[in-house]
Amino acid sequence: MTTSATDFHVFDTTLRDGAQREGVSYSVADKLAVARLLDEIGVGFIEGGWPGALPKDTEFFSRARTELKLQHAQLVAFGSTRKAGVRVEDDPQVRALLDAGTPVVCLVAKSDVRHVREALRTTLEENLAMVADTVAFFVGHGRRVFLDCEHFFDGYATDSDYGVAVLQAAFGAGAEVGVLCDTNGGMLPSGVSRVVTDVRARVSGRLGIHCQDDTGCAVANSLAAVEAGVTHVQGTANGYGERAGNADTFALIGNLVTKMGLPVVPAECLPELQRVSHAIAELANIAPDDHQPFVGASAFAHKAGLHASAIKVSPQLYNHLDPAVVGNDMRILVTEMAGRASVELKGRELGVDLTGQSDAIGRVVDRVKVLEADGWSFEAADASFELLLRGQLPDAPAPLFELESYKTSVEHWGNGVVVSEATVKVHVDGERLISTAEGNGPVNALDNALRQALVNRYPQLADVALADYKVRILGWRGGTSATTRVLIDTTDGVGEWTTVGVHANIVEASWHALVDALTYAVLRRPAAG
Ligand SMILES: CC(=O)SCCNC(=O)CCNC(=O)[C@H](O)C(C)(C)COP(=O)(O)OP(=O)(O)OC[C@H]1O[C@@H](n2cnc3c(N)ncnc32)[C@H](O)[C@@H]1OP(=O)(O)O
Ligand SMILES: CC(=O)C(=O)O
Repeated sequence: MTTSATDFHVFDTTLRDGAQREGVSYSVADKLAVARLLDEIGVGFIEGGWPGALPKDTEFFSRARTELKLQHAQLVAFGSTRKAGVRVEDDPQVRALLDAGTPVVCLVAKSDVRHVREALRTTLEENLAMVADTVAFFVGHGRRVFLDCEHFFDGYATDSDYGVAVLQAAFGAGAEVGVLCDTNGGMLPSGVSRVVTDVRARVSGRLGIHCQDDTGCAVANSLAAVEAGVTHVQGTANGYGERAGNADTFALIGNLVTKMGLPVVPAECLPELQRVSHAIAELANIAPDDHQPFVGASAFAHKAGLHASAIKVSPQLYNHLDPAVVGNDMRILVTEMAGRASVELKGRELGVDLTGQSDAIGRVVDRVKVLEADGWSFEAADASFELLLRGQLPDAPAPLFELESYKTSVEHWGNGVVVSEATVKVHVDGERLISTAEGNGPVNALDNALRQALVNRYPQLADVALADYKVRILGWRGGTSATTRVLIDTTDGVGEWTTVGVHANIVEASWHALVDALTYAVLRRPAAG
């Protein structure tokens, strides 16, 4: 099959079906931003919503006329076929859809006899007339028309002739695509393949696929449909959608281009997939799924030592794809599952020269295994790992200071005010430094006191601030005895890094993470300025 981006449709419905996901509510400005992002990955069509049904969507299409300059995609407005027993030109929903002024409309129609009879409560003939009238109306107004055949697969099992009749009515009236929808998302790839093949033999006209993800097979079902001959595929960013969601547009594009050899988006758009996926997650206010295929932060992260040892020879041995193709990166995780190769590759990733350091590498592997058994975790704390690694090398960085003592307190005043104070006593180059500071909590007070003590000697610490603080209680061993793991994110305004500390005492765990955070800050910028 020779196909180009122009004769295969990638149709994204993040802004319509994706917005049907529980918990998602875009503002109009968000919708415009999502549309711009989707355009950057080169999809052919962006379904923006249902004008006339949702005031926000009506406003979106109105503002889109002046505010949206799409490079690749055509904007699509969604709506249903006319109401039963109503003239198409008198149906206010149809009028609102026309008024949206988009070049393409996507109509949803019933294609399952049970839905026609029980949900629409009309006759099979009237539903066919609703399809034909509504398609013809929009074609007559110069629109390209796609028809979503709701519940097509379930309906096909009951009465396949009726599904075919709906498609024929649509194509006969000028529809460009008949989209077979697995609305309840209950299909498996073999069933999709069988139905698409059957329909292709009975109907001439471009077929599309729209899969919900209720069996976890939406992407696989969509790809099976493509293999069986559909040339229009619908998906949503990150698989957002009604109930369990839809086929993930990023996985669809990744698979269609890199596995099936179909150049469905312009080549220069492919490396934008990861950035766009994460940017849309931000706009949807949903944490990105680290384990999402192709675009997740962990999609090319390798933890097992055996994997790393093969990757050292060739990254292809344990990657299904060069991550850069979709804008992602390979990462090596050093944990209790690491071997020597993991440490070597991580060193390379961090820019630490480990040539001839076989013994040091062995010591690092052993140390990580022992520490992780005690509750430490380095996979999310690259900065602490780098300090541990460099600490084993001949040119190990000297500690910033020698600790004499620290103490911290929390005071709850009668008026309800809570104040923390910390005092640190440290020695730097033979000088004894004592510093006291307040903070909004004991860790903040310790951070303030320690930086105050060190800043004259290490002026670069003036730019450093704690950005995030996470605590996890590990393995309660009864009573109040538990291990506490603290992760601290720190920034100097240029970069951000994460450090870890573990102890039964939360303040001591925080102190370890804090000292690593400041030590790493100085390592990053050895000289001030
Ligand atoms: C499979 C899908 O996900 S399709 C997309 C579904 N998306 C949405 O429903 C989100 C937006 N929906 C809405 O805002 C509202 O449901 C509206 C504005 C569309 C309709 O609201 P209401 O007029 O209050 O009707 P209600 O939602 O209760 O019922 C839907 C009506 O559309 C009819 N209908 C359903 N599908 C179709 C169709 N394909 N063609 C024509 N009429 C249809 C139903 O029979 C029902 O008609 P009735 O009011 O005469 O009983
Ligand atoms: C149209 C649509 O969203 C569906 O049938 O699932």
